[in-house]
Amino acid sequence: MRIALIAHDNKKQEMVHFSMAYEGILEKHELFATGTTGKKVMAATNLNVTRFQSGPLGGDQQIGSLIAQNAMDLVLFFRDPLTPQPHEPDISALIRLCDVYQIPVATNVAAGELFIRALERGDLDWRKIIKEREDRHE
Ligand SMILES: O=C(CO)COP(=O)(O)O
Repeated sequence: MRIALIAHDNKKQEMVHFSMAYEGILEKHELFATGTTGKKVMAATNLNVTRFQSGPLGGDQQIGSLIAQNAMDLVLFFRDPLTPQPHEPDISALIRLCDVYQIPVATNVAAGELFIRALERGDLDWRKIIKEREDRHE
């Protein structure tokens, strides 16, 4: 599965701890991240992460573009709801695209933990089935 990791500055520590705690699960998947989040996750773990631009410089939009191409299966986006972000439109657009394409998106660490355990259990395997079906009909 292709997983996007994104965290606002006040949530980066949570993302780092999350990625350390679930490294054993995350390492089995293909990981993507916005610039600074990816850098911090890679510094704290042995995970390999494909990094995009930092969020305010377009990283959210780059991940949104992958969602629109059906190239992202899960988004873990630990948002800071208490700090205004200069790129708020990009953030809304990314979450909107998750809803358009029915991509599971966790906006806080508690939901992230549920999703990662569900992923490990195979609860998101329906994404593979849909992808295979779409590939056959292309
Ligand atoms: O701003 C972000 C998401 O909206 C995150 O970007 P960084 O990971 O580059 O800090």
